[in-house]
Amino acid sequence: MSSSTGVALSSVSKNLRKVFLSQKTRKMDWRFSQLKALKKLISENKEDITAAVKKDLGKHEFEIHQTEIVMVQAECEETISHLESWNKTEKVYSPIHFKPGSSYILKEPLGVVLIMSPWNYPVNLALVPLIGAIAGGNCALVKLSRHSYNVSKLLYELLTKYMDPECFVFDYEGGAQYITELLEYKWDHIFFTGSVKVGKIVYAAAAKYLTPVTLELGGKNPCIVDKDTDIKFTARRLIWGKCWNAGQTCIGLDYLLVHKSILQPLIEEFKSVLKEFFGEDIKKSPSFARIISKAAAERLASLFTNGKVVIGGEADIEERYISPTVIVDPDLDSPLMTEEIFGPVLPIVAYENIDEAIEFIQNRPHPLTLYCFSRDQSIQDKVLDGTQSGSVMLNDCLLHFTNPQLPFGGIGDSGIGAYHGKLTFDTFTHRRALVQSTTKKFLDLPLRYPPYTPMSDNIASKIIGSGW
Ligand SMILES: NC(=O)C1=CN([C@@H]2O[C@H](COP(=O)(O)OP(=O)(O)OC[C@H]3O[C@@H](n4cnc5c(N)ncnc54)[C@H](OP(=O)(O)O)[C@@H]3O)[C@@H](O)[C@H]2O)C=CC1
Ligand SMILES: CCCCCC(=O)O
Repeated sequence: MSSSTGVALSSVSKNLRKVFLSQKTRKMDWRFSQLKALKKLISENKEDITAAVKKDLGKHEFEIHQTEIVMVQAECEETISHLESWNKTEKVYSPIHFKPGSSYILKEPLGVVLIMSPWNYPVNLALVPLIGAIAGGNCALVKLSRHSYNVSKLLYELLTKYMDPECFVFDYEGGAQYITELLEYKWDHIFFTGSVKVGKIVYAAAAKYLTPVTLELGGKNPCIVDKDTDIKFTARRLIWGKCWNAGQTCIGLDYLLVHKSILQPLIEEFKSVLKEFFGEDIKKSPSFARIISKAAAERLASLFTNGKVVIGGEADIEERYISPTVIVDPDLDSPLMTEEIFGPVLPIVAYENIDEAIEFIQNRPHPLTLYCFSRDQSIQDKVLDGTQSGSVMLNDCLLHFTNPQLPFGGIGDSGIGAYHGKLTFDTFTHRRALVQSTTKKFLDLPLRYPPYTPMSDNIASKIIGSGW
């Protein structure tokens, strides 16, 4: 099986390793040249990138610019401005038995890495990990999702044109079979963004070579809506969060746990917010995206029967349109409540007291993100203390993704590792301990060598144990 480069994978892997061993990618000049090339790629092709995302996902330019252009440029600029300091060798304290030797932490490339990206934010989720791979001084093979075909084909053409062809290989056509073959090779890190199901396949394959992985996975993100909340304020944020990219967001809110006393008022408020955001006919609104494929649209439409539809429930499979749909009394054993929804369908489970809601969450896999809308500090504390998630947001949705100071990643089933900002550089860097020992003979203490005596053991214990 050959990649889009038309070269058999076995030689692709060998060529990349050969280039890495030439030490070309270790050089800071090379890293900066590639980061600047990536920055140029985006700034010179904004319109084409926007048009391609629009073709694949039908979303508004506003959404495209924020997540696929602005955020990637920001990550690139942040890396360029901080790379020298991030990559700087750190001198650390050396205990007395090292003196006058010294101890350091070197920042070193991992080698040849594999990046696999999904279709829902096809530019951001491919290029941000690539920024980290470059910053760390690595060669990389980047497998772009074939489902976001227009974006992936364009990115393949642009990356092939702008980036160093010796150090990178890009593919946009391969599917499951191609990835299966990719996973047969040894990589020095695998950065996978995708479903839990495929994440487990990647993890199992990585174990063969003990390859470190970053698994940016998905899952069912709960959102608690407590009775102590401003219903209008909360409804706007929930509908915004659920409808962004038509719900095709791994940190998107998957289902609501709503205090029963506010269930009806909240549903009524949802109706007026949907009209405010998208007008009378949502399907005609340029602000509401389309589903990535007809198959995905059919899967989402099949969820309508998993409970009582109180808002929406419309589908136009040919147009890949699924209306924002709210479902109450969902069947807890149905796909709606057991599989990641990844679309604009919002089931609501009503609860009477917060402990019920917390237990509901505790009985399910750890989510990538957890949301809680409440103005009651004691409720917030109970939720934070009683649950585990990759990240948690109180009284808002999604925006934690836009802060490069925050680790972005899962826990348990929702993923392994985290990135953004310096963490993206750290993900693709090995922190290598270096000790430079003295060769001065008079400091070569005899007590460290056999034959050992109780006295040498006693003195050594005092020195090592002192941490001086
Ligand atoms: N944590 C995060 O940052 C994010 C997580 N996600 C998650 O990604 C998923 C949606 O993205 P999607 O691309 O559909 O994810 P998938 O995991 O379904 O697919 C990812 C890649 O794996 C390939 N694949 C599918 N089956 C196999 C297999 N058996 N062996 C090897 N490779 C396989 C797919 O190929 P093919 O193209 O042939 O299907 C695709 O290229 C959601 O679960 C979402 O939560 C999405 C965005 C961000
Ligand atoms: C808001 C942008 C989020 C991108 C990653 C995800 O799919 O959750």
